[in-house]
Amino acid sequence: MERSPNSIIETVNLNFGFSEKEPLLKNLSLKVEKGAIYGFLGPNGAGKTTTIRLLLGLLQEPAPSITLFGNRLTENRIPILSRIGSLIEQPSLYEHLSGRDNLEITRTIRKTAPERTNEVLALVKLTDVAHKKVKTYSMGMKQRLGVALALLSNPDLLILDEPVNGLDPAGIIETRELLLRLNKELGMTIFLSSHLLSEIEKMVTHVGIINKGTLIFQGTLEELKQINRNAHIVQIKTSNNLSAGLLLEKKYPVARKEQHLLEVPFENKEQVAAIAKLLMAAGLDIYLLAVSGRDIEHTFINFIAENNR
Ligand SMILES: Nc1ncnc2c1ncn2[C@@H]1O[C@H](COP(=O)(O)OP(=O)(O)OP(=O)(O)O)[C@@H](O)[C@H]1O
Repeated sequence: MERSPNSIIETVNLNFGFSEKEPLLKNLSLKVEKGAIYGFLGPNGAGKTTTIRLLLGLLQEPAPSITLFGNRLTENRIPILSRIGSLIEQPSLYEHLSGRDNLEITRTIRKTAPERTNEVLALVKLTDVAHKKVKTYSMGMKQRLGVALALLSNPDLLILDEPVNGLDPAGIIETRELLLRLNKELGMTIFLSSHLLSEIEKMVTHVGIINKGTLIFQGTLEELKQINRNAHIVQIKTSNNLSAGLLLEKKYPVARKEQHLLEVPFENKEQVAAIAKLLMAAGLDIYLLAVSGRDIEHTFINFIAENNR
């Protein structure tokens, strides 16, 4: 398969199982382009953490299927991993030490330049509270410190496992703003997992949905939203559904045309009003005009449900 020069993460038919009998990841082909904020979504147990552990070389891929920065992980482990910052679930922090001391410990172990501590503190906006003990930090501040630890090595790619899971709403917003800033200002590519689309919808550019180890959707957030738009339907009953159907299909993609019920997808409330006006102008009595819509979280849940069928 030809590899895109811009792809930062690429897996081609990645398979993995903890036992030979039970495959967990099945032909997983992920593609994350440079500059993307890629949301890796799926219900609990879908295989997100396992995928992330494979990407980070913490689990061994059975056959070489992972390419990072255009190079195979199996053959270029050290140079590749030195370009990645990661955070798996909650950061492990020394609560009785200050934010700065936490960073200093990791910085010393990783042998990065001394000025890096101040730089990452500024990046995550913790400079003013760097001297305070971590146990006094809010959830959002702890998570930002966790991201700061991942940033010490000045990575090109951030891989974060459930970075907003368990955070309060303020913590979610703080983390979101930080990740958006790192992406926009430093051009960092970000791959993050979540089991809730609503928590990451406002920050991701791309989405991959995994269910039972299989990728069931991959595309831009806009593409996912388009599927969602098509999920809005207005149900119609009139005094003459036959003529109503003929009239509507001149302007709309009528999804269902039956004697007793018509269904028309719509994108906004103005279209619903226009449909009602059109029918009334044709002298038809409207007995039912019912709108059924799904929010984007439901589209995601629906994907999973359809895949489970
Ligand atoms: N070391 C292991 N040995 C055996 N099975 C494991 C191991 N780690 C995870 N699993 C199993 O693999 C499946 C997928 O787990 P994984 O953690 O990748 O899912 P996930 O999508 O990240 O979900 P969650 O959000 O619940 O962590 C689960 O059924 C889990 O119990």
